[in-house]
Parts: sequence; structure tokens; C-alpha cells
Amino acid sequence: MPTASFLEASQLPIVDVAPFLKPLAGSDGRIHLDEVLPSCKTSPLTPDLSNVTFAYPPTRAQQECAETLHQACLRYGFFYLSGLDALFSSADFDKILSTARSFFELPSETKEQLSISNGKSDGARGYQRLKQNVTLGKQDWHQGLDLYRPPDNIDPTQPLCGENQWPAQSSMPDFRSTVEEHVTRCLLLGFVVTYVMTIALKMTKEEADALRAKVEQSFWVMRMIGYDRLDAQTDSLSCGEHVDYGNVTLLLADETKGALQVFIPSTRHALQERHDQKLTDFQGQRGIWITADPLPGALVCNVGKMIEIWSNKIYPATLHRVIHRADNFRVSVPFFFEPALDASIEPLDAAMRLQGPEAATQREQGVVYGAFLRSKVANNFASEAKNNNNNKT
Ligand SMILES: O=C(O)CCC(=O)C(=O)O
Ligand SMILES: [Fe+2]
Repeated sequence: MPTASFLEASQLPIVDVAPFLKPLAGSDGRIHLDEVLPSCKTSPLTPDLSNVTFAYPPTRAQQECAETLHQACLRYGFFYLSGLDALFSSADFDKILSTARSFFELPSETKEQLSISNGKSDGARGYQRLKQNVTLGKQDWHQGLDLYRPPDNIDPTQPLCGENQWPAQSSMPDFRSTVEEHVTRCLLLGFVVTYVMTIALKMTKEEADALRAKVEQSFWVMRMIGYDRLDAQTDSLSCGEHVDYGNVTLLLADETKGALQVFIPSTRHALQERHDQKLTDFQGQRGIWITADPLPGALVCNVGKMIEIWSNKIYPATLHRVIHRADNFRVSVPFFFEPALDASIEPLDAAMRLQGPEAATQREQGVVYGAFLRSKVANNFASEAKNNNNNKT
């Protein structure tokens, strides 16, 4: 197993994806979005990913990267993606984070105009004030703005089929272009990471192509989240324990430490020797909470429920939460790279091969992604009563 980049100083592994990004870069070492994804000029939120090509068979460096990712997904389900320089500069990261921060600094009335309950929203796209989200029956101590892939046919009366809600040009002139650029970069990266997984799972080229086809029209979601300090008196969390819905989440967060926490069951990792003191029980499982603090230049990446099903639980989705008790206003921008709405998600033959004969007796239940997502979003928001968890289970 290549351990060189499998640093655990920061508690979570680091997967350097430069071997996959560099071949997409121009002579200046940077990926030019309009060259790799020409359609992003006309449709920045739904660029055509089908033209992105990868070498087959993968190079040795790519194989090693895939093996590191495999170990990270087996053992943690949460890791850092590094080697992103070709795709993101630190200025790109600063820009989207400061845009999110400026959005939350707008007056409440301005933000409320974009509310998910303003009558124009499809009930999912738009702004949620503090405590409007609920996880596990508790109000989440954050505010958020959700943007999704634009629908093929606009009909706000149908779940997820409305239009995204953008702040007025007059209040935030660069907001939309900044978001569109970030979404396009993240779409490319989500696509790359999914491809790395096809190598990690030892899929044939035909199998990998079939899986690619299910994510090329990714029904992505981007959230901006703003966290006030968690009130000392409340039993709420900043964001309650959950696993994410889709394939992979690409999280960019500000410099705040200690807020994002990840539960690693001891069954997934030989934690006993290293963390004897910190083992705890959570929802009937023994394990450890570790923090996923930001690492400069890297994104935090975690596996969601769809990869759990595709991999027949070789890569389980990892439980996580946010508890933000520091004084600052924390900002994060998760990007959820998901399958297409009509993609049917069943355990992959490749995963079953890796697991051997006993896999057939423990086959995960398949879903159609859109039906799964709608069932999650249907009863969502606190103001409408029940249990919202936008991209979370
Ligand atoms: O803000 C964070 O660090 C994570 C948020 C999260 O887990 C989510 O929105 O699914
Ligand atoms: Fe999450």
C-alpha cells in the first residue's frame, strides 16, 4: 500500500489527485475550464462532462492514487483531496468563501426574499434561516442557501423542479458568476474522483464507462452554510449527525478548527491501539469522533449513500456533524456530486467480485437516485413541520 501520501498527522488520510488533474491542464499547468468543458461557456451549471477523457489503462501514478483512495474509503470514508493546484488556486477558494460570507452578511429581509418558503421556490432551492433545518428532530444552528442543477423543465410546483434563487445583481453583482465557476470546477473534480473510484474498485473499462454515464448529468447541489456560535443553552447541534446522500461531497470551509467532526467506527480501522482513551459509543457503535479541520489548498471529501450502495458497503458513508462553539461566524461551502436523477443505483459487479461469494447474501437495496432524493426532501423544513436534511440521511 502506498503510504507516502497517506499522512495521518491531521487524523484523516490525504489523497493527492494531481496524477488525474495534470493531464487535463494546459502548458501553464492550469486546467482551462472552457477548453476541457467547452459547453461551460453557454451552460456553466450543466456542462457536458462526457467529453472529458482519461488515459486507459491508468498510469502507475494514477494506480497509486486510486489505491490510496481505496484505503481512505475503506478505513475512513473521509479524507483530504490534495494536488488540486491545476484546478483551484487559493484565490479561487478565497473568492467563493468570501462570497458566501458576504451573502450571510446581507440584511435578513434581503435573504428572506430568497427563502425556500417564499412561494416561488420548489421547496428546496433557496435560503433557510437559522434553525429552519432539522436533523434527527433537532433544529440545526445554521443558516444556508441551496443551489441545485437547473431542472430540464421548470415547474416550481414539482419537487426540485424550480429555479435557483439568486441574490439581486444590485446587492451582489459577482455572486452568480462566482458560484457558476465554483460549481463547474467542482463538477469536474467530482467526476474525476468518481473515475478514480472505478479504478480503486478494479472495474473494467466497460463497467467504468457505464458508471460514468450515470453521473455525467449529475444532479449536483451546492450549499453555502453560515454558522453562528452554538448557543451554550441549547441541545441543538450546528449540524446534526448525518451521512450525505450522494456520491462524494467536496467541502470547502473557512479556517475554523474543531467544528466538523467525523465518527469512525472501530470496525473500520484498527483504532483500538491508537485511540484507546477516546473510544466512545454512538448509536450502538463503538468508535471515535475525530475532527476534519481544514487543510490549506485541500478539500475535505466524503463518501455518500450512493457510493455506499454502489460499492455494496465496501465504502460505507461516514457519519459526521458540526459543533461550532468558537466565537467566529463559520462559513462552509459543501458541493455534493450526485448521480443523475434517473440513474438506478445497484451494487456494482466489481464490488461484488471484490467481496467474494458471501457478497450475494448481503446485497444492498438499490434505488433510483431521483426517487430517493425526493423522498428525503419531501418532508423537509422546520417551518413546514418535519425533518429537513437536504443532502443528508
Ligand atoms: O459545514 C460543514 O463542515 C459540513 C456540512 C455538512 O456536513 C453538510 O451540509 O452535509
Ligand atoms: Fe454532510
